[in-house]
Amino acid sequence: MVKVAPSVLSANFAELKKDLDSIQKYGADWIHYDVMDGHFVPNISFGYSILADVKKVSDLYLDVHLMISDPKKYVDEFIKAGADLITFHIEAMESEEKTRELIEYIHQHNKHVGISIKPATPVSTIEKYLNDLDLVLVMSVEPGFGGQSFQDMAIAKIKELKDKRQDAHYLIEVDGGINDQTGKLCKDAGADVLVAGSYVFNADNRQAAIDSLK
Ligand SMILES: O=C(CO)[C@@H](O)[C@H](O)COP(=O)(O)O
Repeated sequence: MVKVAPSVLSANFAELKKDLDSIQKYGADWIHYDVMDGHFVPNISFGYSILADVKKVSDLYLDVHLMISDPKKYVDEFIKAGADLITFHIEAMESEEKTRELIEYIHQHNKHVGISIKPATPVSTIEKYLNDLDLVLVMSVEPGFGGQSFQDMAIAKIKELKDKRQDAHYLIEVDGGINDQTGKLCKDAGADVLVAGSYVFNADNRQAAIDSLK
């Protein structure tokens, strides 16, 4: 069954524990934690100290999405804060050597590692790393903000990643504009993890929203 990872970007930070408890109670599988630096993306969110607080109050798997220009610089802090999975953007990396070093570094610390691609970045850009990844994150909106509309081109990328998986073990995650309808398209195409921010946190009935994604 598909995993549902609500993005806490859409949570109410004044009531964060309450929001985290509610999504866990209603069957969310992971917490998707969007880190934005105001440089790689035109928005600022939250960093590793809040992640450490989240870790103290939730048992859910912590799926950290780094939308930052220099992921290597801060990766130790996110490892220490309790991330289970660290996903960085291929567009933030300056060379294949540095990308391979970062993948290896995260694995050496017994954390899962993912690479994310923006809407305009083709799957071919990350093909050489696929066998070493635990997850590929397909962005179905331009990273930076919640509440945007799903871009259909993500479907072809999900299918391509599914076709290429063969002996590799990576999960396919999709993020941006996910609701019951777009989520179904992604599941049918082969997505393993659906990230949903506004659809879950702004729902009058969060249980129904999570159920509808599954
Ligand atoms: O990474 C991002 C945005 O950059 C996402 O995780 C959004 O937070 C998803 O929000 P919705 O599109 O589901 O509202």
